[in-house]
Amino acid sequence: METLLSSLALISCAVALVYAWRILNWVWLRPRKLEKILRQQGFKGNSYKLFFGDFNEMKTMTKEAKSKPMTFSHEIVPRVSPSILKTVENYVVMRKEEGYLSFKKNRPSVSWKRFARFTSRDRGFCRPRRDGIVREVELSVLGIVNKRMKAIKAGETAGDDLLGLLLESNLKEIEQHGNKFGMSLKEVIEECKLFYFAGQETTSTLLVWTMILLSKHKDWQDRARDEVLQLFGRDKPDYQELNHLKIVSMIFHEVLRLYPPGVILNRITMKESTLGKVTLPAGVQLLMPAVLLHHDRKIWGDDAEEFKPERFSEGVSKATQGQLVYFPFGWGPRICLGQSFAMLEAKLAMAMILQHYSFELSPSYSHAPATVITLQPQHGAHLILRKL
Ligand code: HEM
Repeated sequence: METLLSSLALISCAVALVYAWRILNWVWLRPRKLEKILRQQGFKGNSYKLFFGDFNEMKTMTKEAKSKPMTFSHEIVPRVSPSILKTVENYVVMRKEEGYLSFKKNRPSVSWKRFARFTSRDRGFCRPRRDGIVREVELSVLGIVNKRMKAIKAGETAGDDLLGLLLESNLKEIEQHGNKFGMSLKEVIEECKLFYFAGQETTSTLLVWTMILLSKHKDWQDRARDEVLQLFGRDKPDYQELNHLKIVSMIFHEVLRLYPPGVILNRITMKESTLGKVTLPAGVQLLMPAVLLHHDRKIWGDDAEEFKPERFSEGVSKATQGQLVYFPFGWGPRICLGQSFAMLEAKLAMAMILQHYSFELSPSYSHAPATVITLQPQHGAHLILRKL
């Protein structure tokens, strides 16, 4: 009996030690190891702090930035990404001086091709999970998918919307090639979530900022309306013709530059990876702050903070001089799947609004761009629409 008890005690101690080691490794040893590897390569920044890192400081800065609206200007970075801006100002300059990140003609030394590969999840990167709301959303989508599957199995049509097409093609794939092929229920749910969030929020955000900016820049609103009326008159815009809306396209590009719906793209290295001269161990979170590059005077010139759609008059690559400095739709293999659709949808909506309404900012509008997943006007977009 005594031997049994001491064996049990020994096993319990061993298990407790293993867990203690794991926790120690998770909260302290591993982060410190990552920090050491990054510092050895010239990275600077705050030292690792237990549990929260810089989170509390970031939270305070964001809260402070969001506490009051700003005067109307497009210099939104200090309000939208105060902590990232501070980090870049404090540390990137230093690294540049040390020649670590060499800039040639304002062009980051990392090439397009490398950036594209780097933004690919296929090469071992994935987006950080936001667990909080996942469960609730999944259950809600599961309900919709199950209902539709039931209908399909009962012989009803799948429906001609995206979910119907997805389920129908998936069932065909499984019928033809067996269960190993096709998507699992979990994958179907993930696709639905992705399309909803990726497609809905982003395009509506683009439209909202476009209306705010065209309210402020009435000359561009008039030019856009002239173009729309010339092309379609008062008729319903023709889908094929939407691509001829040049002024509207330029306006959208400029709105997406100044107010990109996704201000920062995230990745986590799942395995050791190289980017330029930098070797990143697994477990490093990378932020690609589109909003900072989009507002950078070194890239766009002294008028970077001005609304000037004419900079896109000869297309995006001319405006960026071939540099990878403008990515409202991401870049590389994971570039937005709905990019063309989004532009078409936004053009259709904008054309119809311009045909029938003129709009201006209400005196109650306060300019307060802030991120709530996407970049939103924090206190709403108070607009006055007048029927034409
Ligand atoms: C103005 C509108 C839009 C903007 C600014 C936008 C922006 C983006 C960005 C920045 C990414 C890449 C995210 C990353 O790399 O982490 C992305 C991915 C994606 N977007 Fe969009 N998006 C828009 C509209 C849409 C629409 C309308 C759809 C669908 C109908 C859509 C579907 C997707 C999908 C499926 C992905 C993931 C692609 C992949 O991971 O392979 N997006 N979008």
